[in-house]
Amino acid sequence: MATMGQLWTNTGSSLATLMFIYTIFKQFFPQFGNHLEPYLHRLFSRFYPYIQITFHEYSGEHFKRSEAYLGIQSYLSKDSSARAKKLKANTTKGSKSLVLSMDDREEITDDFEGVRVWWQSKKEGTTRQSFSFYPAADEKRFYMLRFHRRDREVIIERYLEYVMREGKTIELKNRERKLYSNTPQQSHGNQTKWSHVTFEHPATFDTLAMEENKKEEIKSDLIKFSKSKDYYKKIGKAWKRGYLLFGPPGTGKSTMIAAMANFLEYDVYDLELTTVKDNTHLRRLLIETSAKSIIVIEDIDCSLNLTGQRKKKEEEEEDGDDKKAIEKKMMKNEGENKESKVTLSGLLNFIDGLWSACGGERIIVFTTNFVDKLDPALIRKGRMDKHIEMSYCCFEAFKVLAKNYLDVEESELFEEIKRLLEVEEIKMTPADVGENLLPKSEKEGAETCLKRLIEALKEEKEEAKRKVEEEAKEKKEEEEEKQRKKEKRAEVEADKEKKKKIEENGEEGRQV
Ligand SMILES: Nc1ncnc2c1ncn2[C@@H]1O[C@H](COP(=O)(O)OP(=O)(O)OP(=O)(O)O)[C@@H](O)[C@H]1O
Ligand SMILES: [Mg+2]
Repeated sequence: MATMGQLWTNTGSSLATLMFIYTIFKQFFPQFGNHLEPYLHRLFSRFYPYIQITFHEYSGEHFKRSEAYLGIQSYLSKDSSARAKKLKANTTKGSKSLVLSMDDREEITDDFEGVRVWWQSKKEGTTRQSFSFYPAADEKRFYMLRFHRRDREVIIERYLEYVMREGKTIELKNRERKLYSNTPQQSHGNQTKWSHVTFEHPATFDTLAMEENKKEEIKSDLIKFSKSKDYYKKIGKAWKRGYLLFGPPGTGKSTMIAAMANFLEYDVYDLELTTVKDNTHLRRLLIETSAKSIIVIEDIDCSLNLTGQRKKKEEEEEDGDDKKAIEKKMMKNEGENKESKVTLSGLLNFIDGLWSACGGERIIVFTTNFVDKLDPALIRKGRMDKHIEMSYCCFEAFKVLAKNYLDVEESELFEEIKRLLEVEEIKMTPADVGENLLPKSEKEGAETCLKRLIEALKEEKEEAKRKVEEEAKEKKEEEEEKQRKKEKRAEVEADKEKKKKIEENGEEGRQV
């Protein structure tokens, strides 16, 4: 027995035939045609209770494929591979894998809130008989959605929005992610524009050497953020979050950014502030970034002189090492820096001015080696919501590296390494630990690498000891020098006093 759906389909096709005959009839007897038309339409809609919507591949805008068509294609790819009998595989621009969709004239059903709909992939077009390997240029593809007219409200108000949203999510998951950087362009008066390459950094939270609970905390913070669109709307905040990563060089700040991008499947915009001309231009770059992205400003302490007056005041108090390192990095940037007129307030506006809300779902990350040198306004909570310290390698972090680099989870040499890191408190960056663990030839086994690390840690200890001694010696010499100067000043003062007294005495003698 025919199902209800089939019955309606048959009725529909009979009516379609009737319409076809009527069209021919109208051509020969136009005077009757105009009178009959309203009646035929009424008859057609009474016996055929289905509504159809078509979604064309090209909607006429500059030969651009329609967003709706692509969204539906992605949405249907989820189920059609399981349900349709004939499939076709496509590579879409910017997509990292094949997109499977149902072939022309295939039909699948979909259920939503207890309502059934029919999707059909169709092709309209060429009657050319010529043989060609390529699809004819005048071929038009479209999807046709059919549903009962009693379900109109559900479909128009909720189902279509659902399809678009799901389609977009699948598209985003399937897309090739990008790493953007702002480079000056000769053709635009040396203004910087985003240019991109495919983002292929392999770092993940699994490969990141860090304490497990710290990693979990960051991961759940990121998940919470990415799912909080409605929450941010409710509390009236732009949907973005700031992270400040700070710590010595080689502790994994840049690696952490790559892991975050891979975890959330976001694009990365690496913003080089020194090549941005002014605040207006900075704002333009911000507007051009897309949602689901991480905007990164590395080494914020030396990107621009954002530390402002605070720096001058504290200049004398800065301890030698930090000062020298900053100066070195500043000097490196000096050449490019001359051009930039980006100010601290411009940057603050970039982070949370009115424009920063456009697009939404963005993470802004600053990295720095010297967190104390930054203006507190720049990193206050609300701007840089989460501060993450990346520090020297602890034993837990070492174990992650040993597993990644050497596939070793247990070894008797671990005890010694644990003692050196935890009891002796030897400071070595994960970058240095990794370098020692990396096999340098085919012959080197895990044990050799672990022993090399132990040696390096011991050397580091000696080095640190020497450094402390040297510093103590320097300090002592400085103190002695200060003392000598003080004594000399006192001597000079005493001499002056003595001379003054003699002169006064001589004066008195003459008067007497
Ligand atoms: N926590 C870590 N986990 C795994 N690998 C790390 C870690 N830290 C450093 N590394 C390794 O060391 C290299 C340098 O690290 P990275 O560039 O992330 O350091 P950084 O903190 O950004 O340094 P800088 O302050 O100089 O920019 C990386 O290529 C990575 O292989
Ligand atoms: Mg870095």
